[in-house]
Amino acid sequence: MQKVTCIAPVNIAVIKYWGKSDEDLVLPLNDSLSGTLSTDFMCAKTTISTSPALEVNKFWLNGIEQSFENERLLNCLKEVKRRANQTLPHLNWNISICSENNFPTAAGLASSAAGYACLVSALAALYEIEGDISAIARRGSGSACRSVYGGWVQWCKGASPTGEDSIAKQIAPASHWPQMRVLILVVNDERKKYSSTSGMKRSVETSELLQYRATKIVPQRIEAITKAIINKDFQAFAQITMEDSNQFHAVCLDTFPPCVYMNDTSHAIVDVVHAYNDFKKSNKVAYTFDAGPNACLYLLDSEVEEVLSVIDYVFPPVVNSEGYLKGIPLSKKAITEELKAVFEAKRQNFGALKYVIHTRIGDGPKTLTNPEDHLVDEMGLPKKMC
Ligand SMILES: Nc1ncnc2c1ncn2[C@@H]1O[C@H](COP(=O)(O)OP(=O)(O)OP(=O)(O)O)[C@@H](O)[C@H]1O
Ligand SMILES: C[C@@](O)(CCOP(=O)(O)OP(=O)(O)O)CC(=O)O
Repeated sequence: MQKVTCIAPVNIAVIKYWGKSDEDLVLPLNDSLSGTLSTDFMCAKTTISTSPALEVNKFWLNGIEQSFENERLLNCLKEVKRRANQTLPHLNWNISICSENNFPTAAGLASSAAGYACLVSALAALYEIEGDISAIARRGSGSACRSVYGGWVQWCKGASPTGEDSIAKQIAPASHWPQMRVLILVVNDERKKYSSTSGMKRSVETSELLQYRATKIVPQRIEAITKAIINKDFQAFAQITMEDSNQFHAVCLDTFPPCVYMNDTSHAIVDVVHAYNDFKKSNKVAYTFDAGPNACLYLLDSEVEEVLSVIDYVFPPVVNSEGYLKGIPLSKKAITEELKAVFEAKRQNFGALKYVIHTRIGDGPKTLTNPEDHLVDEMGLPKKMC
């Protein structure tokens, strides 16, 4: 039996992908750009095993068996095999895929991005394919193509009808802006009501604003935010990030019937970030929201303790809640009297935030070589099953 295990990161877009020009090939209407988050705290992990003795293909996600008849998964498998050396002895053996996310799945926290980047990385290692694999990961989930690289990554929409040039490229490595930090404010970690896939399909069908955004707004924004990242200009980076998140959710509301992803707590977070930046007289923190109520805050390490003191004050955690602050350890700082006065009227009920993940920009997928890391046993069955 041959086994390969990989881990892959989540990415959070600062210029959002929303809308396809081709559903099957997963071709986007516009370029997008994201930061890849460290795998130290959030990642997908996938083991693929193969043996001539496996009678059927199998797929487990988070310990639960899934149907293998999943078009996106089959497209990824077909593409990897097409690029493999056709004389590989194990090319036609059945496979067992076992994957786990160490963060909530399908809750708007980019699990499909990490999941498909991980699947394709493991398949590429198993079938020894070389070169760019982002176009293959894209067939699993569009945003997954950006998780194939670390640091700051642009997904270029491409021009070819075959999708061969719709690929991701790294614009700067994680080491380029080491001060950058990310706070994920988890408002709700349950499965979301409607997927990004169906939401964006409806936007393409009904939103005129989406067409305007894709053709008239995004190209300049990609250029401007790339410049801001290269120059480590947080002021401009934050401005564009917030504007793009707001425009993406405006498109969601312009969709008919509308896709409502943000909730009252999300809007309260937006309000707190603007009040903080106003108080500081410059952009010190930027929010961005994907297809769910959870916020992702980009900020520099010098601001983290103070911003967290404000977050804790406005959204008080349930007392003694264990594991509330996950990720990079922090010594909590009490809010200053001056900030208390600014935020007193904005205070929310206890428990509006479930937990916070403190993380940073990180590298792309990795292959793990320690046999202990494999998620399956000698029979190709998950070591952990639900
Ligand atoms: N580790 C994984 N391996 C393979 N597939 C996965 C994995 N994790 C998630 N997926 C697939 O992605 C689906 C969830 O995608 P969905 O877009 O609904 O949520 P999300 O990625 O968490 O949110 P968003 O893309 O809006 O940030 C799962 O139902 C599953 O099909
Ligand atoms: C809001 C987003 O997170 C949308 C992600 O959409 P998906 O990549 O999950 O959609 P599919 O290609 O249909 O699988 C924005 C982004 O990540 O750019």
